[in-house]
Amino acid sequence: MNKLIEIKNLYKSFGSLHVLSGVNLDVYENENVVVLGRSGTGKSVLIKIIAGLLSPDRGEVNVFGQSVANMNAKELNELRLKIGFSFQNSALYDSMTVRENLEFPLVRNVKNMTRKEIDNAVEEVIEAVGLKKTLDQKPSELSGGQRKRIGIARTLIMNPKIMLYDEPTAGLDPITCQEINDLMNQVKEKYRTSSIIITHDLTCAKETGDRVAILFDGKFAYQGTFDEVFGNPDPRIRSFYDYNFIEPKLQD
Ligand SMILES: Nc1ncnc2c1ncn2[C@@H]1O[C@H](COP(=O)(O)OP(=O)(O)OP(=O)(O)O)[C@@H](O)[C@H]1O
Repeated sequence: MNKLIEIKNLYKSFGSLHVLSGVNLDVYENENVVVLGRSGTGKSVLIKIIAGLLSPDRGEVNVFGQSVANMNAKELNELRLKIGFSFQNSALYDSMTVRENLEFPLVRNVKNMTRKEIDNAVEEVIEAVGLKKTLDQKPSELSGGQRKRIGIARTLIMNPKIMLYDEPTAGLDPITCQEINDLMNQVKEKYRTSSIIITHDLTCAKETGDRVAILFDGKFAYQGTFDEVFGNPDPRIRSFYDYNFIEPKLQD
């Protein structure tokens, strides 16, 4: 299988703060890799390095078979157009309608598209996220879950081959979380994307991750399927799991 992302022995510090200390990770074609780790362990730093938004101190990062460190500004721009970011806050423009938000990446990055082609592209992605009725609304009129879906639709309009989701289910109720998990799985099937999904939500990890990787002390201590990783007796894994799956206490 084709490797879309290959990370070898990656190091990143900020002053005396050692964040990533020997990270290795491969992401293959059409798979979802979930990255878990406590707050501040460097998950967001990792995806920023993959997109060339931050430079590593040491190590190799190859995306689509090309070293990010060796890319010039034009190549980095082209790389970023092939990567869809779904940020925690959805990053929609409040002054624009949903339709205008969706059109924005096309109008800005793709020359010579006709009105009809833009409308068709909007139609396709809004249908993919199931929110056709919201096209003329402003983001402020939508729920958190709807905004998240529109944010994902906006990245899909550029037909990305890689999706980077930063805490896609944070702050959403359990049913909406489930809808977002389903959407991420549908995106993988329909758009044949490879994704890194950063989350603290173990239900999300279990439902969306073909593989799960946990950051401890600046590197991935474990990688594998959800059951493989959480079947490990390492007490750090146990406490991670127990924190997320609190057993209901029965009344006496
Ligand atoms: N540009 C920067 N300059 C200095 N320090 C930074 C910078 N970016 C991140 N850091 C630090 O690196 C560490 C890792 O940050 P990061 O945002 O990757 O954590 P995270 O694992 O994504 O956390 P969370 O789960 O809370 O989102 C933090 O201590 C953060 O303060």
